[in-house]
Amino acid sequence: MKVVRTIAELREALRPGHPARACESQDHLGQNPDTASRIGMVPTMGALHEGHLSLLQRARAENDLVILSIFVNPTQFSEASDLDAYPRQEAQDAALAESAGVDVIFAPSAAEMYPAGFATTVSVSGAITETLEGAGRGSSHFDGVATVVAKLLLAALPHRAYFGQKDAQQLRVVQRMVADLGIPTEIVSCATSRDADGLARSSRNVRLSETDRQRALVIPRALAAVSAAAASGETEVVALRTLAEGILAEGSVDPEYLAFVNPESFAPATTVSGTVLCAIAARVGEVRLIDNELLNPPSLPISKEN
Ligand SMILES: Nc1ncnc2c1ncn2[C@@H]1O[C@H](COP(=O)(O)OP(=O)(O)OP(=O)(O)O)[C@@H](O)[C@H]1O
Ligand SMILES: CC(C)(CO)[C@@H](O)C(=O)[O-]
Ligand code: BAL
Repeated sequence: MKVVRTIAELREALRPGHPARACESQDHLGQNPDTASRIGMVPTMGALHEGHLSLLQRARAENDLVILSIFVNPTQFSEASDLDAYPRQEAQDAALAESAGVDVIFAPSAAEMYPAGFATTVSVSGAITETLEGAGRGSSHFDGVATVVAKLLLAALPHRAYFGQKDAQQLRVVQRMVADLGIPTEIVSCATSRDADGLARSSRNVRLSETDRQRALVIPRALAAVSAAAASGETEVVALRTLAEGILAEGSVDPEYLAFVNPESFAPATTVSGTVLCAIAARVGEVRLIDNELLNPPSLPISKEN
């Protein structure tokens, strides 16, 4: 496994014939290895956990070469305290990445990603960036995400990039941005990985006290109850909201938002007749957590592309 810190080094490592590509099958499918090899990328902010590993496993299974990017992107944080407190553990991440079969870690500095004079912002407009996380974390949050993901994808030009459904709105913003800019990368949506008790895995979970972690369990419980009620035929958003609010109150968790939205446009859903995304953000102690569930999911997986 190679660790590179600049875009130039990353491109060098991706060049056919480079030792980082020695792992690739030489003639699978009987094709020229240079054209047959597939590159999968998993963009992260590090502090790797089982959720990230599930993305890496999928990338490993579906590609010849796997790139993990680790960059705590300052431009997507609206609170300095959140950025400062974000866990950073590169040595541990490198060991986990190696055991997950990562070929290349791209871990740039902020100066590499945003050199002096940097003046370009990729901005996705509409409800998908203005609502929920866009409202809660400030309008620049998704500009920061879209800009850095565009830079990461353009640096590596992977065939596929893997994103978690836990950050459903981010996934949608990335899908929109890639489609609009014509970036030739398939965006792969990966199911939310959960601890045995249901809590969605998140780098921020390490900051929860044991008591707060127990309180946070009302979030997946509320989502599971809403999902079950919708599956049983409840279509009224008001009734589903009341159900979820009651369960959240049991953990004294006051949601920043509890939203029912169209999973494509993120426009508010007035009724749960088809597939609707129920999304929750809540502060538990000092930590802001998000989670979501697709209600009445389609029987076939949602298309990975637009
Ligand atoms: N529990 C999870 N299941 C599936 N994917 C996940 C999970 N947690 C994170 N991911 C995905 O991993 C990628 C990197 O996420 P990131 O590094 O921000 O970790 P994180 O755990 O989401 O951190 P935090 O929630 O504290 O921001 C994103 O695509 C994210 O959706
Ligand atoms: C996609 C991402 C790596 C962009 O900084 C980040 O938002 C994340 O880790 O989810
Ligand atoms: N996990 C999504 C990125 C963020 O929290 O900033």
